[in-house]
Amino acid sequence: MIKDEFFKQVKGNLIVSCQALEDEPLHGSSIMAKMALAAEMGGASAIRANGYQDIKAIRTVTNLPIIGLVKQNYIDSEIYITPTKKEVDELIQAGVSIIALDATSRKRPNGERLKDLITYIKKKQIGVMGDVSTAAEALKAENLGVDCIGTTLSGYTHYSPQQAGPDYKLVERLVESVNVPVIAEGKYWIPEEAWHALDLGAHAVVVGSAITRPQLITKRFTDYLNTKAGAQHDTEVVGGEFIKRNS
Ligand SMILES: CC(=O)N[C@H](C=O)[C@@H](O)[C@H](O)[C@H](O)COP(=O)(O)O
Repeated sequence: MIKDEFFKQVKGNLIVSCQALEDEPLHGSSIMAKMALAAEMGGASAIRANGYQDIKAIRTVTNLPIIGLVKQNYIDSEIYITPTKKEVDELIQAGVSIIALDATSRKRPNGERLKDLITYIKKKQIGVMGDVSTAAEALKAENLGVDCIGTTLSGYTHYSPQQAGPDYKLVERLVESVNVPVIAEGKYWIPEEAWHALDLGAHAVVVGSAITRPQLITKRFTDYLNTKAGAQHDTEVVGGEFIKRNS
């Protein structure tokens, strides 16, 4: 799908990120394909997916547009979302509508430059999503020619706000300051949060873990129940009511 059509299709909608790395229980391209199919059945407008194998498998079950990335670690850099031309070539081979890549200001591996990667992708008529952690990075990425900005990396660089939930402030600032679509992504767990980002002006919202990482979904339940149970153990029932011990 060409990028103009992509942005039309996802506007005001949900994009589901279907990713499971090797150390995750759902790792495997056939499982990610089923996740993508489930996302489509649930009304997702696009899929965000990691790696050649997963993308190829997802393509066999759905025609939804795909934002592709390749997670790869390099020893000389903290950047791991589509860090170099090698991963970009993998995504071009896989066939995606948009390539997502780290557009933070951190040092890139192999001495490669963000500008060159963006130019290279755009020459292939593929859209570029710049994943950032701050407004300054977004402005820089926009100047270098990305087609949209993702708030994906807020909370994942040491200099961005370390918070449990979505970075709405960043969404708000980007909507005011950049002229390309802003895609809200990262730490969205409930529909109301996704709506809030759209209400602030985000073009679309990407949700991953809350839909496709059952080990993390389970943990939210168990953490909550354990906290509640801990609180209850501090109480005793007197006259049919819970009261705090030693109070
Ligand atoms: C920081 C990083 O590596 N984010 C990755 C980017 O593709 C994925 O692991 C996330 O699942 C995705 O960004 C969606 O976010 P959340 O799972 O919080 O809804």
